[in-house]
Amino acid sequence: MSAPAPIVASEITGLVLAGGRGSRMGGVDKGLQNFNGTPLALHAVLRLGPQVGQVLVNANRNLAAYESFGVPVWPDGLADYAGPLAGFLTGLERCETPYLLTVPCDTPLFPLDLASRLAAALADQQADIAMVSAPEAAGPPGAAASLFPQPVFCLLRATLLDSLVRFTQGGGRKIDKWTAQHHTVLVPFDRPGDAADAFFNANTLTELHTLERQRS
Ligand SMILES: Nc1nc2c(ncn2[C@@H]2O[C@H](COP(=O)(O)OP(=O)(O)OP(=O)(O)O)[C@@H](O)[C@H]2O)c(=O)[nH]1
Ligand SMILES: [Mg+2]
Repeated sequence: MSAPAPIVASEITGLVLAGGRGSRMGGVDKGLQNFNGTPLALHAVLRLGPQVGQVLVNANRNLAAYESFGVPVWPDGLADYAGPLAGFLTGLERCETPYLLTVPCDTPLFPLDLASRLAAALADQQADIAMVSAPEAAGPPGAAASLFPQPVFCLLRATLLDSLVRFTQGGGRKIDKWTAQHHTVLVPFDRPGDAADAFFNANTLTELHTLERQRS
């Protein structure tokens, strides 16, 4: 059998998920909160840009503020903050390339080789979905950190749109329940040289300021 064709950056649309309620931040629009002086969602746009062919933002409030980043902005079609899977659906509906890469707006240190490593795994395994698996919090020094799936970091084949329409129309809201219906490969991000805090996310303003102090 011939080797699977590699996936190139221009075939991937990057989607920044910024459509949540931000309730643990007191209901603020999380993607517009500053991290070292730049809005979190803009960090994500700038980090994704070089890795993909084009970037979209998914947001449900303050759309003009997101539009000022210079990329297309799409709100959820599903009502009432149905969760990140509603953002996946919006992204797949708007995606004009064969692959969609989702990232949340609240994880400003995600790897610069995120797309290439997920794409290599997806192509190698001929999978439908490649999902990040990474340490969630710093453990004791020297200890091997456990890896956990990071379901909002997913590379998806755009042909999954029909499946996600059916799943969400049936009331499905959990990312892992949907991805379990498809050939999903978990991609570990714990190589030597991988930053241990690359997937730290900020759910509260305290977490955001702590992350900021670590990396200012
Ligand atoms: N499109 C869309 N994205 C969402 C929705 N809910 C959460 N997200 C996004 O999914 C990612 C992970 O969600 P959370 O960390 O729970 O963020 P959040 O829901 O804004 O915050 P909380 O209200 O505190 O849970 C973030 O990037 C959110 O913007 C939603 O209803 N629609
Ligand atoms: Mg939430």
